[in-house]
Amino acid sequence: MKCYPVPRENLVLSIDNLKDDIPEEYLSHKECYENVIRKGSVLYDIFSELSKDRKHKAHQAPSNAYRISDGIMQNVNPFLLHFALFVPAITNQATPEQQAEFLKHGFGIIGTYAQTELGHGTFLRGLETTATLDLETDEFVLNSPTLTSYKWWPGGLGHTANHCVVMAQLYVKGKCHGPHLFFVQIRDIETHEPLPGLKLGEIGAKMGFNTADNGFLGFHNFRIPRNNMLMKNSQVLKDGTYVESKNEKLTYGSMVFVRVYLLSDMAYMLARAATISVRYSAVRHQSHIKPDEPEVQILDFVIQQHKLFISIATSHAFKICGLWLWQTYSKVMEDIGKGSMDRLPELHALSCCLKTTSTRDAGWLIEQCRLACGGHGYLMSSNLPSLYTTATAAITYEGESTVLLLQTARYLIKSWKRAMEGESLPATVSFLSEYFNKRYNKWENTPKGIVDGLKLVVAGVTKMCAESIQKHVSRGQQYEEAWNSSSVQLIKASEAYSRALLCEVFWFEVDKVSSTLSNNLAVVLKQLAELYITYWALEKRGDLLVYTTISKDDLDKLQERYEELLALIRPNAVGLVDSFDIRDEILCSTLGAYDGRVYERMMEHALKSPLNAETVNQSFHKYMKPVILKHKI
Ligand SMILES: CCCCCCCCCCCCCCCCCCCCC/C=C/C(=O)SCCNC(=O)CCNC(=O)[C@H](O)C(C)(C)COP(=O)(O)OP(=O)(O)OC[C@H]1O[C@@H](n2cnc3c(N)ncnc32)[C@H](O)[C@@H]1OP(=O)(O)O
Ligand SMILES: Cc1cc2nc3c(=O)[nH]c(=O)nc-3n(C[C@H](O)[C@H](O)[C@H](O)COP(=O)(O)OP(=O)(O)OC[C@H]3O[C@@H](n4cnc5c(N)ncnc54)[C@H](O)[C@@H]3O)c2cc1C
Repeated sequence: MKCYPVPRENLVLSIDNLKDDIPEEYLSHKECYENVIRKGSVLYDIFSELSKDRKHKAHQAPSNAYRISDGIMQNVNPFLLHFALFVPAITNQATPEQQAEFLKHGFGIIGTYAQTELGHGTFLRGLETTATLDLETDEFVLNSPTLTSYKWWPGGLGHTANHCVVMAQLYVKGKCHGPHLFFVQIRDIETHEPLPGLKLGEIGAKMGFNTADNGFLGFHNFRIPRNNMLMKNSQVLKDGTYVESKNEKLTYGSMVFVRVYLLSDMAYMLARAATISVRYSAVRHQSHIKPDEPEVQILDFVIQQHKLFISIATSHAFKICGLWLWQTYSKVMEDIGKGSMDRLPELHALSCCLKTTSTRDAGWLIEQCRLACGGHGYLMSSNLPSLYTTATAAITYEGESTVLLLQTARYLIKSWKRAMEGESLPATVSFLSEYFNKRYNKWENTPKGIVDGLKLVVAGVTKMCAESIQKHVSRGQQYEEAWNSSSVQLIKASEAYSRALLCEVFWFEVDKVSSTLSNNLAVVLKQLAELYITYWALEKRGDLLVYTTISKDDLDKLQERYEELLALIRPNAVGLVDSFDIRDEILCSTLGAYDGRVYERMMEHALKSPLNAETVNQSFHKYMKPVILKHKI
């Protein structure tokens, strides 16, 4: 993966015309877009200049550089798809010669990834856009045969991108070879007008992501050179010979990249929400704990700690697991480069369930942070509403959560069958063999004991799914029908697997490095990891009671330990969110600024409302006054 140099925050944040005079929430839909293009173009220019000076580092671990742009934009960057999917798709799926050709203009072109259609997003084999080889002209002819085949949703497609990578059904000599990727120019570089044979536009206002410029694209006999099919994995030769890929699913590789990346991305989204809500909870005084004492910081309410500290811990869990998953991704990509695809199914399964859990958790935890700030959390100026709508979009994009969990369940069932046949399993699912062979321990009230217990839940639910499928088949259902009949439990197995993975990786990665950290830091990180694991043991106590030897007494002790951890973390809570080191200009929050001047910032922001430009709005005289006077008694 090409990574773009991290522009020093000071450099970016010092640029005057990147600041907004009027808060974005007071701009129109069109003004919002024009404003982010203005700012994004400055950022794009910086990235272009920076990238000329430094070598791209391939396979660099995820960083949140591009989230600087979120702070500047205070919303989604319409150029993001260029970096998130367009360039990675070309570098992952095109030959070296094609990469040199398609990317020769560097930042001179702006791309997106056009896969989803009006009629299909999940079922890629059902996509309707066609790319038909014309042998005589050595071209592909792209068509959108139906309204439902129009590309619909790609970010930046409406008015920003001038190129895209298009997923279309490949037709050669009358035969369909399934979805393949094609490099397509869609707008004139000079005039930015849509090229002839294309219908382009944006899809309209959304609950968030409103500056992402999600668009639609229809093809009418649109011609591209044969060489514009990305041909690293499969090829179409000049004579029309189709050379198939060693693994047809390699075409889906770009989605795996973003799914892997999203874990780190959600860590950052949560870090911002936790910073805002914890700092605000330290500033806000409300009500009493002891009747004869002054009003307390709301952060002193244990239930407020219960609402917020899990977000601090989860941000670290996702950051640490995100790096672990990135290392797995990099290793699998390296193996594929050497011709071995053995671990691709495991990577696909891991990325599906971890992407789903991280995006879902980020959504409800950010909402929990908002709610914990009372009415002021509902202000756009708190930035919590925008963080919520941006994070929750990720539950759907890059693979809808239900669908991806079923993909992981497919892998768990296959692994269970292999365990039953005595085959050795990858480390990430080897516990299934131990469970099958009844090699597991009694419950222990320790972090490792909890992790082992959560794994027993996965094994128990997976076994139950396998038996459910078998039961439906024995009653005459086809396997696919039996799969569908068991899907509620299959989802449960994947969710349990994802949670066990997060707890295991978080705890053991922290435990592994703790000896290299200062004692204080090691203690605090371990407290966060133990809080995370204990929180989820208590949340999943029902499953633990069914599938492990945990007792009511063990659970009572866990609850007690959990509350101890809240009290231990309380003195460090503000320091912990300060250590996320997110600058005010990127946090964009009246509630979460470092100086704690919440009320002054709220009033300053309120006065920027256009409505406050005058004491009496014209609508009084135009509309209200006539009615008041008419009905005046
Ligand atoms: C100006 C400055 C700007 C700043 C600069 C920034 C620089 C920084 C750069 C880094 C940026 C990183 C960005 C991260 C943030 C992200 C922001 C993104 C914004 C939004 C973008 C959204 C994009 C999209 O949504 S793209 C569309 C996504 N769509 C999907 O995911 C579709 C989901 N559907 C599927 O994946 C499949 O159809 C599936 C899996 C549901 C079903 O597949 P199927 O063909 O029906 O097959 P099935 O029978 O189920 O499975 C067969 C077989 O194949 C295996 N399989 C399936 N998929 C994969 C896969 N992807 N990889 C590997 N294997 C796969 C499956 O396991 C089965 O195997 P077997 O069991 O062995 O048969
Ligand atoms: C903010 C945002 C940005 C996006 N950006 C892009 C982009 O840049 N490029 C791009 O190509 N796409 C993009 N997308 C589209 C996104 O990838 C799709 O929305 C997503 O893949 C889901 O497809 P769909 O919306 O067609 O839902 P469908 O596939 O129609 O699914 C709808 C619902 O049906 C159910 N369902 C579907 N299939 C199954 C199944 N097999 N088993 C059980 N239940 C099922 C699920 O409940 C699912 O939620 C974006 C979407 C959003 C919201």
